[in-house]
Amino acid sequence: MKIYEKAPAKINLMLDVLRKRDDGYHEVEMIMTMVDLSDRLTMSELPRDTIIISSQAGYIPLDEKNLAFQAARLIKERYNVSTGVHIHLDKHIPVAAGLAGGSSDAAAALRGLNKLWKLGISDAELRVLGAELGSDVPFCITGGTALASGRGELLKPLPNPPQCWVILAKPPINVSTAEVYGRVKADQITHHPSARQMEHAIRNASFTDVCNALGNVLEDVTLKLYPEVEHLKSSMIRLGADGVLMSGSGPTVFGLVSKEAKVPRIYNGLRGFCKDVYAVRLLT
Ligand SMILES: C[C@@](CO)(OP(=O)(O)O)[C@H](O)COP(=O)(O)OP(=O)(O)OC[C@H]1O[C@@H](n2ccc(N)nc2=O)[C@H](O)[C@@H]1O
Ligand SMILES: Nc1ncnc2c1ncn2[C@@H]1O[C@H](COP(=O)(O)OP(=O)(O)O)[C@@H](O)[C@H]1O
Repeated sequence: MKIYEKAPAKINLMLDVLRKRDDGYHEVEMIMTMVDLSDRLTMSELPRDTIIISSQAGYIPLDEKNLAFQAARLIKERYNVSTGVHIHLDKHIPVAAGLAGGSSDAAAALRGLNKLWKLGISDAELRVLGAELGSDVPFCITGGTALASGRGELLKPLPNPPQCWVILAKPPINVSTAEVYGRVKADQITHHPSARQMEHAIRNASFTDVCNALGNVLEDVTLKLYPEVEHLKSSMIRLGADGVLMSGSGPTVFGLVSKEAKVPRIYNGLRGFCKDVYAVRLLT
């Protein structure tokens, strides 16, 4: 038997850091939504008690460092599954980009293995398991649009934002989430983006208000470390995107665009100096 699961990328429409916690994580408030750029997982049962990961991408770990491997190991241990699985990852989401590619693969593996092994685990239980693998995994279990708090695992579902184009551009650098959080000085943040304002904009289905409410305090850290991210932001604004922000800890920058006619100019303008550019829709 084979199970197929899509693992979409996320963007953070707003991200605020409230304080550093005693466990080393940061208390955050983020509004996240999914975009139509996905990895595809194929899961095939193996008679032997083993986990095999393969991928067409040459640049991700295929051993126990892979988050899909960790998801399979966790579910096997917790639910005493003695058969094995081969997980093939057809990667399309750029890696270490701020788009939660690894987290979404882990979430898709948990969803898929629940079906493959007929375990009957509820979504709420899958989210609890997912939190053991990473802060963004619980959101990736259910997807949609949500306000995340705690370290990212406490989720309040929201309606989807008004449909639009999303231009994603990733400069050729890999950003470490741990390093970015490690450099945040939570008590020195002067401008906090407002989750309330973004929630309000989404509930009112106002594209303009969504663009006005975009904000990410991690930009202060990543833009200082990598000026090319600032350059990408200003290029997207100059090319006509309606709202522009860095996603997560970066370095991917996204631009929201309401009019389809504007998309080719922005896409082609960015492709002139950046190889990794995508024009996608919100996953609504
Ligand atoms: C910044 C965000 C925004 O959505 O995403 P990415 O940029 O990674 O996609 C997330 O908060 C990232 O979530 P995730 O990538 O799952 O992080 P984890 O594996 O749990 O943690 C990696 C490291 O980041 C730091 N970390 C993470 C989450 C958090 N709320 N506070 C932290 O300080 C910790 O140092 C941790 O060791
Ligand atoms: N299935 C996976 N896909 C991508 N990266 C993975 C995967 N499993 C583990 N990783 C590792 O996780 C790290 C973060 O990758 P990713 O989840 O793509 O980034 P981000 O947290 O910025 O969204 C990378 O260093 C990568 O080597």
